[in-house]
Amino acid sequence: MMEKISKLPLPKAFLNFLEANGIDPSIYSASDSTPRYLRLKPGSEAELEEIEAEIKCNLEKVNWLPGFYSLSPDIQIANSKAYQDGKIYGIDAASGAAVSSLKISPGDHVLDLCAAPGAKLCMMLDLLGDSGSVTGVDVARHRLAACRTMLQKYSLGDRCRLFVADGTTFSLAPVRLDSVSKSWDSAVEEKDDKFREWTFRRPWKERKRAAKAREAKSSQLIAVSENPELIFYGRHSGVVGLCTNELYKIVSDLEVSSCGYDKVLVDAECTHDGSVRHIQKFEHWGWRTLQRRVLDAERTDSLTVLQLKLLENGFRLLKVGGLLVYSTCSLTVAQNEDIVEHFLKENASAELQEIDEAKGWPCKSGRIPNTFRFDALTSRTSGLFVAKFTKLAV
Ligand SMILES: C[S@@+](CC[C@H](N)C(=O)[O-])C[C@H]1O[C@@H](n2cnc3c(N)ncnc32)[C@H](O)[C@@H]1O
Repeated sequence: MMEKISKLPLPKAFLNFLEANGIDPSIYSASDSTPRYLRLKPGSEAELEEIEAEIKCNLEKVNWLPGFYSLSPDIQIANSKAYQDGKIYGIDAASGAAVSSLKISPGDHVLDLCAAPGAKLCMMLDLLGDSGSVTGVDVARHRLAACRTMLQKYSLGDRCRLFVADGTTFSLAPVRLDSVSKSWDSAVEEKDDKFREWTFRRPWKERKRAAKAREAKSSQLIAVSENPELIFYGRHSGVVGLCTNELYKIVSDLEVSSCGYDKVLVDAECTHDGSVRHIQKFEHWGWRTLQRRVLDAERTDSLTVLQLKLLENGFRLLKVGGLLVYSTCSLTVAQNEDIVEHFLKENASAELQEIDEAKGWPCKSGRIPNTFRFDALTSRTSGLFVAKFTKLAV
């Protein structure tokens, strides 16, 4: 076994972890041959040859995933004009598969409950087109701020709003313009707390409100969940023109069944053990850090609790008939199939869905039928587990 993974000498403790979780260690030998992937922004197809000439590399079409191309892992795209102009962006093909299984179409209201740094969010906005909205939530402010920068760079933020919030308790429904109260126009005109078009130079009142919220959070007076912090909204995200109490209106579980999100992605925090590139970083960070971040049983236990809570809350915010995708970049059963089983047992209105697109995916089936596992050896992608659910009316 050790010979197979000679390119990345893994410590014994990690090998034991892989064995205990039934993960084939040879996937960690595939790092050199795993390509990088990028997604071409829709509408830029005619410029493909020009982009190839600029980055001095052939882009190979990924036949099983529209809009995706693979390239050699040592090619840098960040300095290219195509990248700087937002025509291409890096996103692993397995991540693309997870997003594509949500079948996002124009008009959908989409929730991304663990959104940062935002590659999947960008793809969602690409697919959404000219109607609907995407709400991105993440508990890490600095990561979500990076996500905001990315949206602006790719000019994808028009229909997006970003909240720093705890995804296990986030409770805001999408803004469906048809459901905003009829008295809205006249009432709103008189109020001075309505959201105007986004600008980084926030009006003084808003900055004061945000600073107060941050202060309260850091002093633990208010739980993050009680006061999601809006750090960005696009012109057509539904926020402009709303008053604070309209934006932060909490809807009941009953209301959510009709006015909740059409699509939800729960790309949950995990041990990242399926990402060979991530594991490689521990060569520099030190294997002790790996012990603390990945192998520590207590950390895994608390992560599985978090994952289940994120999945449950994402599902609570899904409307009846909507679709939810749960994914992690861990390959352990505990963070994937066990979570799915536990969740299905506790939620009578949840049904695991077949993923039609998966027929063409180069991946393995998970332990439960209709769940899927990508890994570097089988799929030539980063590791990812994907399961899709719908909400039944009960
Ligand atoms: C796997 S990453 C998400 C990657 C992202 N979907 C993308 O495509 O770029 C998991 C994210 O979950 C966030 N996270 C952790 N705990 C959270 C919580 N309680 N609520 C919301 N986000 C959380 C982390 O900050 C991290 O950004």
